[in-house]
Amino acid sequence: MGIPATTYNNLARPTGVTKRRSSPRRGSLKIRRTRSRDRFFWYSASDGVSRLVNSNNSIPEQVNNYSFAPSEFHHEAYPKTFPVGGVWPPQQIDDLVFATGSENTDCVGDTCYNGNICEDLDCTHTLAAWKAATSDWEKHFELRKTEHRGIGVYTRHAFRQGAILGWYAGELKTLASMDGSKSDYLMEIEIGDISPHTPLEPTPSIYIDGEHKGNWTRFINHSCAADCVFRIMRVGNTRIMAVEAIKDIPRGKELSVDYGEQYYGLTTKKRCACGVPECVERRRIRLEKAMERRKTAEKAMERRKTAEKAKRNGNIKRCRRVAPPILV
Ligand SMILES: C[S@@+](CC[C@H](N)C(=O)[O-])C[C@H]1O[C@@H](n2cnc3c(N)ncnc32)[C@H](O)[C@@H]1O
Repeated sequence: MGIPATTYNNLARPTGVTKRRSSPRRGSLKIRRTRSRDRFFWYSASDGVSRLVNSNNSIPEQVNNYSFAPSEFHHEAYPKTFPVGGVWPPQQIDDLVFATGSENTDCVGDTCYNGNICEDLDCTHTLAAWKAATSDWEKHFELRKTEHRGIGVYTRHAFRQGAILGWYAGELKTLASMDGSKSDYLMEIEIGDISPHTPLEPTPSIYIDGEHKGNWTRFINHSCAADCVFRIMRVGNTRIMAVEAIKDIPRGKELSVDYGEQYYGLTTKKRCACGVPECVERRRIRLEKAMERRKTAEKAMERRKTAEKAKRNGNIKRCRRVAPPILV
């Protein structure tokens, strides 16, 4: 469950667009703000304009922050990769996502939408400044309804490869605190020392749940030819999951990341609708066709063998059944 570091692997079933509780009032232009922010979909109002709303006919709130409930961590053991003497259970955000062991992790700096990355471990960049810098996201990106993939994010201008476009915001949760519930908007991020661990010693991680309190990045869809990645970075001392452009991205293009083979793969039940030439679904179709051809060839071979055998057996039988020759 959740999105492991750098990919969207293991995301749960969609809840956002498909499972809405009730329909919005049709023909009304009054889109009220309510406290509920879940379950997003598009609403065509009487003026013909589609607006992003949720089941309460309200505009989903964009929360560009980490939300934190200390009580959710009380039952959790002290993470093995935290340095001795850390604050546990965490009382504030930085007790949990303090960039411990991030000697090699780049800082996004105070600015956004460019490729200026800070490598100074003792820098004074702050999450507050970063949040302020990313709050104008609507100048840079637009949420639009896609044909088969729910809501997507489109660029309002071009970006260069290497630009940091934003960060995955949401509620910080542990696996235990989620109590088995799944959401499509879960992102897993490692905490503590993220240097390589043995498979027997998995790196502790927490989940950023963007479903109810998230920002625009929760709407980035998957593509098998993605132009962005989720990358663990830091803002000063705070660890974040940044969105980085891995290609030059033109204006008007939909942003995408690769959710990973465990989400859209040859063995998964979910079907990708990204439609690019290298899409896993095309590979699946090619493989299925090849398997079909192989099966057909095997069946034909089997039929030939059976026919040959029958012919041989039939010949013998016929010989047996033949009446004795009539001698004249
Ligand atoms: C994190 S959400 C992305 C935002 C989502 N489109 C929405 O409207 O809320 C992930 C969900 O989006 C949809 N999705 C994303 N990429 C897709 C793709 N390539 N093909 C089909 N569905 C996709 C799936 O329903 C997936 O479970």
